Amino acid sequence: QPMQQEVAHAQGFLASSTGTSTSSTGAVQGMAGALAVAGLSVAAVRGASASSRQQGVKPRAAKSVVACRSLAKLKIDGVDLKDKRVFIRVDFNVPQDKKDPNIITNTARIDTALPTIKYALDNGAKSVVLCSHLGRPNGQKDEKFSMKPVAKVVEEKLGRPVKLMNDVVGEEVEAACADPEPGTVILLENSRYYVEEEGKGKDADGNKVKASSDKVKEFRASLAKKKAEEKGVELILPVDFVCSSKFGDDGEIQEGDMSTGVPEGFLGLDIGPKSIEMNDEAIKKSKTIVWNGPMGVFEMEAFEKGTKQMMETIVSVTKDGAVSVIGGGDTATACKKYDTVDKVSHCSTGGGASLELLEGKLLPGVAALDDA
Ligand SMILES: Nc1ncnc2c1ncn2[C@@H]1O[C@H](COP(=O)(O)OP(=O)(O)O)[C@@H](O)[C@H]1O
Ligand SMILES: O=C(OP(=O)(O)O)[C@H](O)COP(=O)(O)O
Repeated sequence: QPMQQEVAHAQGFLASSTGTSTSSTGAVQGMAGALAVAGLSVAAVRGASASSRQQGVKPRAAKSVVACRSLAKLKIDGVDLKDKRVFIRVDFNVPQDKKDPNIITNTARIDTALPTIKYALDNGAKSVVLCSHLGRPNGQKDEKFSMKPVAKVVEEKLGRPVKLMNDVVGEEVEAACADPEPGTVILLENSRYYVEEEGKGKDADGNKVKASSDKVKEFRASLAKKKAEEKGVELILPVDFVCSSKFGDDGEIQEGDMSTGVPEGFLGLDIGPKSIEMNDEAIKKSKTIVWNGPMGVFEMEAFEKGTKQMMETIVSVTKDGAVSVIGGGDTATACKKYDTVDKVSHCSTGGGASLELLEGKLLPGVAALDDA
């Protein structure tokens, strides 16, 4: 349901600004002629091409419209909840402090799910069972990725007890969920304790397949400039880096560029000044910006420049009329850190999946919902 709300947001965004600006088709089609800026992390800024700009693009009947229309889904207020046990697949994949996973650094994803949970309880649901993934425990039960800190926050914010299960499936969970006291709220453990959750490559033993270095090389080659140019995409990759001997604030710091690479024994933890300049230039000539993924480890002061500067530039172009959508658990947390949630057009709870939504891909979690 939170996803539905988010989808509604996305729909709102895609269909918004009519009258004065972007049409739903324009925004989607604009992505085809996009400008991509990548950081050291899995990051991309996309500024849409002229077709999606804020200058009154006429609505067009295009295949991207179909993708938008299919987002008209049945909402919780269209369902009779009386005495039902309601299962809600929430997005509690919240960012956690790098040193202490018990600290949730941004509760926005929990906050946006609360109205749905409350609605169910206020409208006669017998019980509510919540389920989410958290981080990437690679299909293993790992205490570091437990939903425990999430349960605590949900409990506080909901103002009623939340019963945390110690598993996702199994007899004990089934028994607890079968016929609980009226008004019970149950939170299942991390669904990614099971490799089946991710639905990605698995080996013969059911373990998640990790990328091999050959595959990474193949992927880099697939990003070749020529290919991007053929699709009308300008691809900007970092050309210099801030490197550290340690994944922490107190390591030795060295700079690296394309001639040196990341020095042996060091980690590339932020983009360097030249890359920042290139990003700035790209952002300034874009009128629609979709940003998902910080430029570096912005949580640590020594590696925040790339992200901080990008945020400042995006806020500045937004002030001048550009449309900016920032998403991803950590990128939204950067918005919180720099107090810019209200200074961009939309700070979304959606992450990687919302980029796929904009691409027009079919999202299994959305496709499974009943149409309105
Ligand atoms: N070069 C890097 N090395 C290690 N961690 C990084 C690096 N760059 C960014 N990160 C971390 O990755 C997280 C961003 O993850 P990502 O999935 O790209 O963003 P989002 O959650 O917004 O989708 C941040 O917590 C950031 O500190
Ligand atoms: O969009 C998501 O999170 P994100 O905020 O990290 O981009 C999804 O929860 C995907 O998580 P994953 O990137 O661990 O598969």
